[in-house]
Amino acid sequence: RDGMAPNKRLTLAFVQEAGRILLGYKKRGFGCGRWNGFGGKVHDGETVHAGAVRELEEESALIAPKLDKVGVLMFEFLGDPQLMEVHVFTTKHYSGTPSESEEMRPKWYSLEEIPFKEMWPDDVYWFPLMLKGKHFYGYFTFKGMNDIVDYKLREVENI
Ligand SMILES: CSc1nc2ncnc(N)c2[nH]1
Repeated sequence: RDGMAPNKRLTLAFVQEAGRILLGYKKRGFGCGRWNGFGGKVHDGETVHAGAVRELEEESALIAPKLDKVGVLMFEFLGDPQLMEVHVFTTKHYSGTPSESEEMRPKWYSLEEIPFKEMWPDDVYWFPLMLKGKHFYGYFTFKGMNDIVDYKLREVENI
């Protein structure tokens, strides 16, 4: 990647409960048409954790202050000098009812029926680690929005 633009810091949060996980269908913008985690940009002066809690509430109406950090994923898109640095969180503790927002339509999926074909192609690599409660670091190189041309993924003791 040429040019050393600062990484774009983003959050990605997942809510799980007995045997199922909440995903959001992205209705517009980046990642439109895919089931995603909930998240977005970290604001200046905000911690990554606070940004994750805020974005989850904005996109799903769920309140989950006790998000656990489970991973960091770096995304390089060939031709784009800005790396995306995505901080992944999960929780089983939340309040509220999942509600559709302008950005996202929330839906519970059983862990056996996660719609990987309608998600970002990197998810199938790291979801199993997240679902097993492991911590991970990943680096995915994309060509366009659908092709992973290179990746690294490893479990880490603490993230
Ligand atoms: C840019 S690559 C990417 N993978 C993702 N997986 C799940 N939710 C997202 N928002 C994701 N973005």
